[in-house]
Amino acid sequence: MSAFEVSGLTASFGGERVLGPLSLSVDKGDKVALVGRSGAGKSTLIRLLYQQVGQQASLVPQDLGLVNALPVFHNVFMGQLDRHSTWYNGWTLIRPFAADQSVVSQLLGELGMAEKLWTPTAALSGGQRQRVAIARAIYRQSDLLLADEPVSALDGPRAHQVMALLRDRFATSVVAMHDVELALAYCTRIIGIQNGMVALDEPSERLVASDIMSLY
Ligand SMILES: Nc1ncnc2c1ncn2[C@@H]1O[C@H](COP(=O)(O)OP(=O)(O)OP(=O)(O)O)[C@@H](O)[C@H]1O
Repeated sequence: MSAFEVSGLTASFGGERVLGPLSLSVDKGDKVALVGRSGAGKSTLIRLLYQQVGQQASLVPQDLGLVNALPVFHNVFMGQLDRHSTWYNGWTLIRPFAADQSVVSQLLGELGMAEKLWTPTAALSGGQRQRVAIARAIYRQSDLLLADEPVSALDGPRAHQVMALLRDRFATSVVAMHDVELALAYCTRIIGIQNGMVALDEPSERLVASDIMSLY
């Protein structure tokens, strides 16, 4: 069953085509890794896909999109802002409800940073900030994850742990990533992007790292 289908996607900057025309059909249960060299068009594709599927998805953008002045709790809570009334969100800004604190705290615990619940996001390291954006995406509880380099700032063991968590928490995902070994280990389908076009689209089980390295 299809999770989403797009066709004729294109993107240009300054009159220069950087993506497409590109068509993509993603089935429910697909865990897609977008791979390819820097500048190939992966981030542009993730952005366009998010525009197409919209609120249905959880997004981890490359720039993370965090509000630095707010504590970690509030940044994670933003994953569900559109599920609550304005008064509930306003009240949460000042005095968060215990039930929400408990859920966010548990999620942060799974990401190894429960003690940072009330730390201003500006005071976190790059890898911690990345995990806050991941927590926000998981907290959203959607079926589809769109993520752009979500583990690029994490050390090896933590990157494996987070990739396993994302695999288990989202039915379907499209994740841009540079680490080919992680892509093969945690994704079921590898899509290689070259010059804004699909140059490879294969199940992970049919590929080894050297097949993908030809894209670089
Ligand atoms: N805002 C922008 N203005 C002009 N050109 C852009 C802009 N954003 C992206 N591009 C260009 O579009 C192309 C694709 O960029 P994109 O960020 O999608 O690549 P990428 O595969 O995600 O790279 P990376 O792995 O380095 O993040 C590049 O040539 C880039 O220079």
